[in-house]
Amino acid sequence: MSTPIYDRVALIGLGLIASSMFWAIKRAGLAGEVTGYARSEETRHTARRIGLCDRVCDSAIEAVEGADLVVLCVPVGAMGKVAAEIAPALKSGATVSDVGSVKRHVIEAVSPHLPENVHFVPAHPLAGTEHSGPESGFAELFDNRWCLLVPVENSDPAAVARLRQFWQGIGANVDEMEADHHDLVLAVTSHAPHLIAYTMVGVADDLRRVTDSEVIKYSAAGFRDFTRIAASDPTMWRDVFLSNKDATLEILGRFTEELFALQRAIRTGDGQHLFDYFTRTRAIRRGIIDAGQDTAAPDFGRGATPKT
Ligand SMILES: NC(=O)c1ccc[n+]([C@@H]2O[C@H](COP(=O)([O-])OP(=O)(O)OC[C@H]3O[C@@H](n4cnc5c(N)ncnc54)[C@H](O)[C@@H]3O)[C@@H](O)[C@H]2O)c1
Ligand SMILES: O=C(O)C(=O)C[C@]1(C(=O)O)C=C[C@@H](O)C=C1
Repeated sequence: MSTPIYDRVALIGLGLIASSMFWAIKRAGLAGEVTGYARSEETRHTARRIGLCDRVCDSAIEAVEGADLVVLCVPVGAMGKVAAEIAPALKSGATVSDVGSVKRHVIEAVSPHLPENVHFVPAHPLAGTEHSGPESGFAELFDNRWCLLVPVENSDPAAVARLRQFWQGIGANVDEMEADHHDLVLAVTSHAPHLIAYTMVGVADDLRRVTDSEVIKYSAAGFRDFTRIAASDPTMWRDVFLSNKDATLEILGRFTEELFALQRAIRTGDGQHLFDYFTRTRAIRRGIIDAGQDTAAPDFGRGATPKT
């Protein structure tokens, strides 16, 4: 058990990320008290039933009163509205943070509402699952995963250092990144891949009408991985794409060009192009495993060749 880093932490929005944070905070004793607020009565009821948060409040204002750290854990498109709602009740000197998957949009939506006597330190834990809601969280979600802090202009270094310590206590490795750079990197590593998975599963669903359930019956591992990603929360991902428009469209443009080149190689029988391309991409997968970043999939063993 660590000594508490904040006396009181408020979690606004009680879904996968907030509930995982709560269990990790409790595991490490990082806060004296954790309050929570969810918009729907049903979610608040569930939270109370499963012991999620020390105190579940019926308003966001009540939850943030007296909190030293307030973390906005709602979909990216709702961050501005929630910030406006809690602003009048924030304690002087408190840190306000968030866990949104997009950073520039959140900074622009939240900053104008915050009073000058609070510190805003946006953050993004790079860990999740396809599940959502208050019952989907678990303490280990962030273990050995990255959490990116995205300090804004004038972010207080002491507030940033304290939040870093907090996320490390939760189990994450912490780095700092500039907002636009974050949004471009995540467009490559997370946002575009999700859109591609949604599309692939959509295509298979169209096909299923033709082949009558064979796509499900004989779905191979590759397609199953796509279906896991494509089962992710529709509200969350709608907001991600609408708020990281430019970076996502830039990456999808490049993706389309590469796809056309591969399509052409298949049509013209250019096996060398395909072989070289797949050799390059295999090296990237090995790099991720060697860096210890693949915690979800089975490790084939360093240096071992996966079955071909
Ligand atoms: N799921 C992931 O893989 C993942 C990973 C990292 C970061 N994030 C980010 O974390 C945030 C939360 O995602 P999650 O997966 O926990 O979602 P979730 O759907 O599990 O939970 C979201 C919560 O926010 C509440 N909410 C929705 N709209 C609201 C509104 N207008 N006002 C108040 N509350 C509202 C919901 O009722 C729910 O309690 C998002 O910004 C998302 O981009 C998600
Ligand atoms: O593993 C998953 O289910 C995820 O999609 C998690 C994932 C990701 O793309 O890696 C999704 C969105 C986030 O903002 C961070 C993490």
